[in-house]
Amino acid sequence: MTARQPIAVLGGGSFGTALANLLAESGQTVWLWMRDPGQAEAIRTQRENPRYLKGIKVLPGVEPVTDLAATISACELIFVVLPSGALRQALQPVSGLLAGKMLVSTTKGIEAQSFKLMSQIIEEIAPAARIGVLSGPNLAREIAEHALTATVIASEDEALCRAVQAVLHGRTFRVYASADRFGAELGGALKNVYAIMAGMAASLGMGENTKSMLITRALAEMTRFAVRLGANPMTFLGLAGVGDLIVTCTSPKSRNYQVGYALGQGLSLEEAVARLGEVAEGVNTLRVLKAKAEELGVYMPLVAGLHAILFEGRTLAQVIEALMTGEPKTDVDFISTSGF
Ligand SMILES: NC(=O)C1=CN([C@@H]2O[C@H](COP(=O)(O)OP(=O)(O)OC[C@H]3O[C@@H](n4cnc5c(N)ncnc54)[C@H](O)[C@@H]3O)[C@@H](O)[C@H]2O)C=CC1
Ligand SMILES: O=C(CO)COP(=O)(O)O
Repeated sequence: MTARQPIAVLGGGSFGTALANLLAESGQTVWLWMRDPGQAEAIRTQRENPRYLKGIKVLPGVEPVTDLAATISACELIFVVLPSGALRQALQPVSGLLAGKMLVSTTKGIEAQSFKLMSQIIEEIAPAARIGVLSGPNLAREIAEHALTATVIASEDEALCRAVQAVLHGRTFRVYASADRFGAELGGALKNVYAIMAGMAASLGMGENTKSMLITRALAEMTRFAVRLGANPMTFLGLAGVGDLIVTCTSPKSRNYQVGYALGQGLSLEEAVARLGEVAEGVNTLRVLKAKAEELGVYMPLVAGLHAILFEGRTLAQVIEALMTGEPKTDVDFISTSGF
């Protein structure tokens, strides 16, 4: 990467805008690509993204742009910050320009038909690209407001990890490296589902014991599933695993948590998603995760329970009753209980 080359951020939502600002703060020129020329013009003139990150000044180093092919051609390091439902359709038309580029996905979702994670889709579209994943407890607004934050850049490509650390690591943002791209990315996608449950629990006034049980059993469940897919469970003890699970399950700033909170208040799923007006990846992830867990025979009672409430017409009371009266299981899957 040459010193004067701009860095691309694809996606003008809350996280794209927050990430673009962070890069600009470290002295980089950033091309923030978005599809909507009206939104780009508004950001260019108002220096704010009022729809997605109201009240945050967009720094002078951030240039809103709308020509995707030109952006990719000009940049070697590209952060992909699109919703999971849009990533394939956005990148496919420019696949011919991606060879040799460093593409870092921050998107926390799973493709429905293929069960592919976003970096796996990028790999399919651009087999000659260099690929990484940025994931961790990274609420966009907190990053934009300079809350002390840490994240993980995960890639088998060490030079890519170093390049991302060089441009993002700063006074309020620590960037840790990991070679486990699959584990880091899976953690980021799975935790959204449990954040919906945590939001429901909060709106129903459940106790702190309950919240702690939920988060801990969620970690057990997501790790069990990840191990079945061949992931390294140790990654789930890091920022991209339990770190992200904690922030999304405890913060009212999380959109997935907000969807759960609205459900707990009695709104329908459609009403909850409409009221949010931003992406809540956990809703789609829940659908594909439930199907995959069944296909693989992985025991995921929390996922099954939330699915039953959201898509099978079961009441919360019925699901809680079933969860609490189910046969007791072992605490940590990977510790032998043969002595009992
Ligand atoms: N907001 C956050 O705190 C964080 C978000 N993420 C992940 O980043 C991804 C993006 O999230 P946000 O920026 O928060 O979403 P957002 O809901 O704030 O914004 C989504 C953006 O994508 C654009 N978009 C939608 N469809 C598009 C398409 N077909 N082509 C081009 N642009 C399109 C929208 O116009 C909007 O600018 C998600 O997967 C999310 O899980 C990851 C870490 C933190
Ligand atoms: O991934 C996130 C924090 O790390 C953002 O979570 P939400 O998408 O639920 O807002």
